[in-house]
Amino acid sequence: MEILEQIAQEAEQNTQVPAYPRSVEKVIAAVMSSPNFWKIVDLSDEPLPLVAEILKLLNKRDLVVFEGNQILLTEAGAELAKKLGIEPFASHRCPTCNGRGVVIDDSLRPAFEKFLEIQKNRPPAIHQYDQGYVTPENTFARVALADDRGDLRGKKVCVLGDDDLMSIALALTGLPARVTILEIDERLVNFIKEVSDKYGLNIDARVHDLRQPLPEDVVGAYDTFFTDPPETVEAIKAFVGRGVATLKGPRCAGYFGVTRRESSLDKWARIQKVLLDMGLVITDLLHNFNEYVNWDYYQEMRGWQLTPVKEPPKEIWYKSTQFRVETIRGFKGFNEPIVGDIYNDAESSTT
Ligand SMILES: NCCCCN(CCCN)CCCN
Repeated sequence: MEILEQIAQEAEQNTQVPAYPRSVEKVIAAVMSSPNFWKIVDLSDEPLPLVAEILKLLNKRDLVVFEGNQILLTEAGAELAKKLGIEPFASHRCPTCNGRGVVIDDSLRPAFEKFLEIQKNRPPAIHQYDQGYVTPENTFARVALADDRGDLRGKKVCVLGDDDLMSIALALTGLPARVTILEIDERLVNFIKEVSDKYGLNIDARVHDLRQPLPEDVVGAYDTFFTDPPETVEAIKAFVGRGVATLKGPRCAGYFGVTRRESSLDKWARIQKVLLDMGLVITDLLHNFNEYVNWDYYQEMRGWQLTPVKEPPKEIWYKSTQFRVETIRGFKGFNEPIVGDIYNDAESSTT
């Protein structure tokens, strides 16, 4: 059997993560592009547990070697790549918008500058809630995207989970008529309330565990929602399903991130089916739109145990695709209690 297929099968057996010859091919191309484990995960766009396992299997076959913290192809590895026509990655990403399709232009800049100041005192991301916030510029790019699609001006907006401080960014622009945030972490709710009082932002901030049904007055009352769920199908139901339950009716919008770092394409297929079954249409999918600041609990996360070399992440490696969805006739949200673990599955690695 062809070696890529062989390695893919063995990797899938050892990790329970769906693996394909292309998964192995992309890891080899990533090693040809960078010796850094986190960059290799970023470029591979495969779940971290699978990338770590493929690297170990390539090492066992003497195709890759671990020299200190570097991951390098061996002579045999380079020969195999040549034989199979595998080449390093090439990028043509737009340097102006960083592939997001929107920019923080003059109309948003004053609010953005204020946000940059305010977020300096934000509570640090904690492991308990799988937190990991995106860069301040990224938070504002999400605002720009939603305004570009006509989803903010004069609208009622609900944010479900807000370590990204979307509620503050949205309120600083003055564009939405109302901003409500539901967040389990009291540190964040208190911080957002303090900022809201200090800057007169009138943010409706509430402590709420999204595994519980929404507060009555939030159901069916909003035009647009934002959320950034943990990467299990259950969490998508809990966060996105609840977000849909906040919407007033058809043709309302929702925004959330789905990553490749903790989700295989097989899981993406399940997630997208859940979305369609809720009566949503996926109107936008912006690859690597979201870039997450490295969190300091990385040594506690499962992924750290799996890495073949122990070097702390420096550059941003964890990214996600920004989804925009819109409701059509017959849509239905999810507002039942959620029991069980919404943070972990075979592919998750930063929980
Ligand atoms: N555990 C660290 C990374 C978590 C990222 N997740 C939550 C992000 C909250 N801002 C999920 C990202 C994609 N859904």
